[in-house]
Amino acid sequence: MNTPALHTVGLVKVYQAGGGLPVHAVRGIDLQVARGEFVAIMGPSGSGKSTLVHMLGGLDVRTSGEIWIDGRRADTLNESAWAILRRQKIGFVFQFFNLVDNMTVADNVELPALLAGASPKHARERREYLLGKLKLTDKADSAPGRLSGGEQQRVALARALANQPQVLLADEPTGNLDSSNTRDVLSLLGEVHREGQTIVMVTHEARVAGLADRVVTLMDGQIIDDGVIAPTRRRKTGPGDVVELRG
Ligand SMILES: Nc1ncnc2c1ncn2[C@@H]1O[C@H](COP(=O)(O)OP(=O)(O)OP(=O)(O)O)[C@@H](O)[C@H]1O
Repeated sequence: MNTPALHTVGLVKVYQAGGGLPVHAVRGIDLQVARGEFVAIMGPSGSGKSTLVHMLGGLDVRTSGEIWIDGRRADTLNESAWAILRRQKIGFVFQFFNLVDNMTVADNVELPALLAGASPKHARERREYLLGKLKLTDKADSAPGRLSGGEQQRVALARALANQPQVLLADEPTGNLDSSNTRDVLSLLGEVHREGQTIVMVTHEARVAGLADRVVTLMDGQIIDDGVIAPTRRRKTGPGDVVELRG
């Protein structure tokens, strides 16, 4: 039997903010993501998309339900065990990049691979490949704080992919990017996906979701639609390999 890259059973998140009414952000989500699958998470603002992916990465603690990563129960782990699991199996791209500013771009990208046990040679080659794909080679020796927001976002993507994680979790990875940067990011996501990378990506844009194998739509913290995109509904638009829904 093929173990899914990740799955959840009855996942629930209730925020209880300062004496106010509880917010039921995620209400019982059963989600299974196969190895190598690219799943886009869509839905209106406030539907629970970010809360869901934060829980999948252990950045937010679930209220109830189960999270399994690569066949291993994760929701019961303590913080340090989550940190190890993340280092070994999960890559993140979120809107707040959390790059380390007293390290160069190159070191920011190499570090996760080194921490995950890659040889220095492999970590360097992977970094060169990723920075090259994202047109950041000439920024390798810069401090992240000297880069534009879009450049920092691309460095964050390179860092998330550095250790070839079991699962890449991305929350609006193209949210702040102009069209040219978006094309580079989508092109790289398409490429690593073709090489077998599992991706779970929150996005508002149908054009971005069009890259995925499957679109899961949330509404009020629940899955209201879960559909595989037929290959005929995908279209190549050019050398960037950006794929769009036809409408
Ligand atoms: N830390 C928090 N404390 C209290 N409520 C929260 C917290 N984080 C999120 N929420 C609430 O949980 C619900 C789901 O929020 P979430 O950010 O997951 O939605 P989203 O679908 O990602 O929205 P968007 O597309 O606007 O980013 C919203 O009602 C939100 O206000």
